[in-house]
Amino acid sequence: MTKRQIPVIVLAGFLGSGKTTLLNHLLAHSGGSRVGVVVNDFGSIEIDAMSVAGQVGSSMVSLGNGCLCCAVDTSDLDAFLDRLSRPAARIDVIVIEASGLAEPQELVRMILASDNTEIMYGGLVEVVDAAEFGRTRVRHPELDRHLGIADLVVLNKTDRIGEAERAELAATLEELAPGTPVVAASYGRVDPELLFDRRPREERLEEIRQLSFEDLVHDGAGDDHDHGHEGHLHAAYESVEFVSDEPLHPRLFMEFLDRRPEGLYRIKGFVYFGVPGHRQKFALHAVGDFLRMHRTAWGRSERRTTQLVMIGSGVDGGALREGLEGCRRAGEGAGDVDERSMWGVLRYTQG
Ligand SMILES: Nc1nc2c(ncn2[C@@H]2O[C@H](COP(=O)(O)OP(=O)(O)OP(=O)(O)O)[C@@H](O)[C@H]2O)c(=O)[nH]1
Repeated sequence: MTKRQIPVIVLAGFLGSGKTTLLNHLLAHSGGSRVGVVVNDFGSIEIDAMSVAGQVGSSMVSLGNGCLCCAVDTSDLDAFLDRLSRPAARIDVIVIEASGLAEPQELVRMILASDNTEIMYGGLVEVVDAAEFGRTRVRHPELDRHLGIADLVVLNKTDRIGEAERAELAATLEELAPGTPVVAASYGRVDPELLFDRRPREERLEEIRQLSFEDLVHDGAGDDHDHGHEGHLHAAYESVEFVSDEPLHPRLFMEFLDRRPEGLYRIKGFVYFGVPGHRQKFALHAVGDFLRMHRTAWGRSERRTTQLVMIGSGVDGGALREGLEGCRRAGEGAGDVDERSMWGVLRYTQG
């Protein structure tokens, strides 16, 4: 009897397209399948890992701080895959959530190069933000290339677009990824079987090998790490982190968000305002112009803190951090904080 290898699926897509949302949906609806998860955050605060951790416990591992696609040394990934694929873990499928700035072909290459015989490459799933894709594609033509090597495209956030736009996007995707199945979704609600049972197509693998070869030629042999990744999406981006044990002033914080610079595409994390009646944890997501918060409960022993990761291109990290420092409740000009100061926050809060 041949031994069944565990498929390793790469879940990729630009910043904020909905990868973590989709992953959480898969975990909640995986039926009898046990899913192992590897999460790769771009920033050093592992917000994505925190967002999925509750669902998987020990079958999740997190590789933070920097795109995995640039790892010169893949031993961390190898070690994680070894851990998740050992028979005692009884895992049926492994999903690697790439950072929103990763080069998916590099991740695929890492899996293909792995000498772990328990696993096999299970395909590339690209999540597309239906509301942002048009604009993002203009700034990042590399995304076309990512779609070209996908085995499944999830056109997510279809709740944010109309029928005409949807038809237009479907036509664009067919052009960029001819013959690749495209499933429309909102909040990542796709049938898990679509992902779990997918097999990468041989011609896609050939394209990935080919792309890697072209990358090497383009990058001048690719021997210098910094130089060798110039063409990567994340080369133009930086991430800025902010942590505060002191509650933030809701009005000042909303003013900070209103003034956020154009290049600051993504903000994610948790905010603690500590205002009577609103002492919960406010999960925050900004993607382009879109801003949403939702309240969740703090864990029993969880420290009340604000933790934010901001990812942008051409942004002044020092100024962003300074702006947030000024939102601390004890900060200058913070004044009184009462329920009314929460109004601005509540306009963007669900739940
Ligand atoms: N309206 C709408 N919002 C969505 C949908 N899917 C996800 N979101 C929201 O989009 C934001 C980003 O979602 P995430 O799942 O964190 O995106 P991500 O791709 O993991 O983000 P990065 O890891 O930063 O690249 C969150 O506020 C989600 O609730 C959707 O289908 N419709």
